[in-house]
Amino acid sequence: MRLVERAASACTSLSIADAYKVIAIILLLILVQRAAFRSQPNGIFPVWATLEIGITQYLLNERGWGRKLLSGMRRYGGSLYGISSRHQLLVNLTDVDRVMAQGHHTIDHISVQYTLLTRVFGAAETPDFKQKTFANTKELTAPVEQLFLNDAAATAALESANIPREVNSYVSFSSDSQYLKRWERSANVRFVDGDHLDKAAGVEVDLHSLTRDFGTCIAVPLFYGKDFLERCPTVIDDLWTFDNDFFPLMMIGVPKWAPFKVVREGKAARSRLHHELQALYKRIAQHQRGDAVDFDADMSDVSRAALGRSAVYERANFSLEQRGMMELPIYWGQNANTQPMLFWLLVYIYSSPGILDRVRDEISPYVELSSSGSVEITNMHISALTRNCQYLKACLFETYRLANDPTSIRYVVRPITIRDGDYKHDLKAGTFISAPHSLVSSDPLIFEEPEKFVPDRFLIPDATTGKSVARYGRLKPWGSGAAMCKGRTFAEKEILALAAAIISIWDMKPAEGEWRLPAMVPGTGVKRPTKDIRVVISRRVLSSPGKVT
Ligand code: HEM
Repeated sequence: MRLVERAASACTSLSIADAYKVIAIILLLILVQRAAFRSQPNGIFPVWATLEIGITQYLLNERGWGRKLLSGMRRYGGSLYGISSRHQLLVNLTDVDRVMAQGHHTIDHISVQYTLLTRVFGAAETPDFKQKTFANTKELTAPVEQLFLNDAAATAALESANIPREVNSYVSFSSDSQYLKRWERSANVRFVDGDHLDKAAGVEVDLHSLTRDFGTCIAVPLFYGKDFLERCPTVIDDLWTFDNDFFPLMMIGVPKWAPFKVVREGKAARSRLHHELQALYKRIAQHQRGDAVDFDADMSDVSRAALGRSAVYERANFSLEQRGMMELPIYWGQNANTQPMLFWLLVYIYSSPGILDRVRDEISPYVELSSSGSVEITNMHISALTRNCQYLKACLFETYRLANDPTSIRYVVRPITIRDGDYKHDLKAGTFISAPHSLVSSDPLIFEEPEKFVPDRFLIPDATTGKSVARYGRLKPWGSGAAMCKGRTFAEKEILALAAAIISIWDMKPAEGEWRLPAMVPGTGVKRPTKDIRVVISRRVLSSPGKVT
């Protein structure tokens, strides 16, 4: 009751609707608080803390009574929000990187990974699995870092994907569904003849589905080899069925037996993914041992990252079933944020006045085009493109700011002290801390008119050359500290390279006549559109020989 009284003072001068909202939120927070006091500190991130992050972000973003309400109910002051000693949110804490940078003996991320593995990714909880996960996570992450964090390795991987050839059939213009490209199959493709589109033939598609699956088809073989996608016809659809609705429900603790279609289908998709990843790692292990490989599958292009992970699985005696379960977060992590981010970047570039031409101009030295007939890419310089195209990068940073919702969550293993201006907070072992970084992204004191797409805000003159360079500033799309995203170098290059390739040879118009951007579903990571956008895609045409319009 004390909480209700303290919060009541924040509720004066509210509309009736707001008053009901306040009461609902207070009740939810009380439940959270009760659950917090009941649960034991066991290193498992509590379900109610996920809800607390969501509620806190929502109320702080409202910037009105919500902020007062939370301030009235919280346990500490300064940058710390949270009503229990079990979980505290670090909101716009200046020192957040320093807090997150502490070694894993002080603040740990593996407990959080383990919670997600078992709660969301469906790993069966056994003492053996827990012990192996905690003992081997670092070794299993190292091969991922070697491919996805290393600039040269990430560039080489993307060069091997032959993006110029693949992007040529981003839409294939096939009217026969059996000849559609794999990424077109979920995009609800409709052929539009030239008369309907200023004489240029086009294809009407669901842009989010098309782009998401295009990116996945490019990225997955670079990690797991071409055979994996070819052999497993359901792994892309299953990834999105698992990700879209089922993932957030599992995050907030909906039981997996709940009698909802979305839960049933999500669970079935997750099981098929476990099965396919398990079978893949069986084939990889056979290949590494020099044994006959199931189906005589071609393992020659499986990445060193997957081979490295397989070697750790073998050494640490993970069962095949456990390998399938351990691999799902990596397969998901490689795609679940990257591909929707590519979609949002394209949407902003094509829909915002003046931006498309400026990007096309900037990327043109690095994406060579055929000079006659149907425009095609003849050569692409991925390394130079991703290094030199600062405006394209600034567009991506602005897309991160608007479409990403990253949160870093850690477990306090040893007592820590957080310095926070005039405050000094002592947090005991067993506390979870989380930093919802996107609160900074929408703060008008940091980013003027935060709802607008303004890439130039990230362009800063370099102190020595004077040239504009894209800088993150206060943005933290990859999280913070030692457990920051392990795929960030690859992800950024993949998005820039694919966006540049698509922009170079394809025109895009909204099917409805004008661009209407869908609302975004918030969550943990890149936001999803509430509905897809129908666009008509047509090939860029030459206005005069050698000149691309
Ligand atoms: C635009 C794309 C991506 C975004 C926005 C993104 C964002 C993030 C964020 C916010 C975290 C949590 C960091 C923290 O706790 O502080 C994370 C963790 C992680 N990401 Fe990404 N990510 C992306 C792409 C990728 C890719 C392509 C991979 C490759 C497999 C990847 C692998 C990982 C891994 C392994 C972790 C866990 C790191 C650890 O706990 O040590 N991510 N990512």
